[in-house]
Amino acid sequence: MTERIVVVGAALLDADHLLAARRSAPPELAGRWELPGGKVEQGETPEAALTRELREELGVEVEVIDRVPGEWPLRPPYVLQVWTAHLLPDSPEPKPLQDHDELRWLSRDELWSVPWLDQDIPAVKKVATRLPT
Ligand SMILES: Nc1nc2c([nH]c(=O)n2[C@H]2C[C@H](O)[C@@H](COP(=O)(O)OP(=O)(O)OP(=O)(O)O)O2)c(=O)[nH]1
Repeated sequence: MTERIVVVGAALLDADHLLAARRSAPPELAGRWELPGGKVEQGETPEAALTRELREELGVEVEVIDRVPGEWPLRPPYVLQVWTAHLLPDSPEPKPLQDHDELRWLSRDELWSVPWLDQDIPAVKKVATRLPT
């Protein structure tokens, strides 16, 4: 049986921006931008994994809203699934605590101003349709 591990990425949205995160490691991914998140652990729901990863990586508290339809292949055995999320009203602002060295809130017009990881581009295109023009 082929092992398949889901990586959950957050499309963290405010009214008209998406949060992009620049990876600081590993060296082959450093400097490229991604949707913050991480691997779903055994026995964990994707929503719980995303909440945990965003707390660890960004120091935020979020409400996970819904899944962006689709699934994008990463380096085997990983696949990327994306969920939209909002900051809870009493959440701190996101900070690059772990895995990232810069964060940016991007409007739809600014979405392609950062070098996304190649494998994230189809997912970001899908998320773009949820941002106002
Ligand atoms: N979080 C995240 N990881 C991505 C994206 N695109 C992409 O190729 N990846 C890759 C990078 C990593 O090889 C893998 C997820 O690793 P991660 O380092 O974020 O996950 P994690 O926090 O659970 O990692 P770890 O503690 O087990 O090292 O998926 C993306 O948009 N978000």
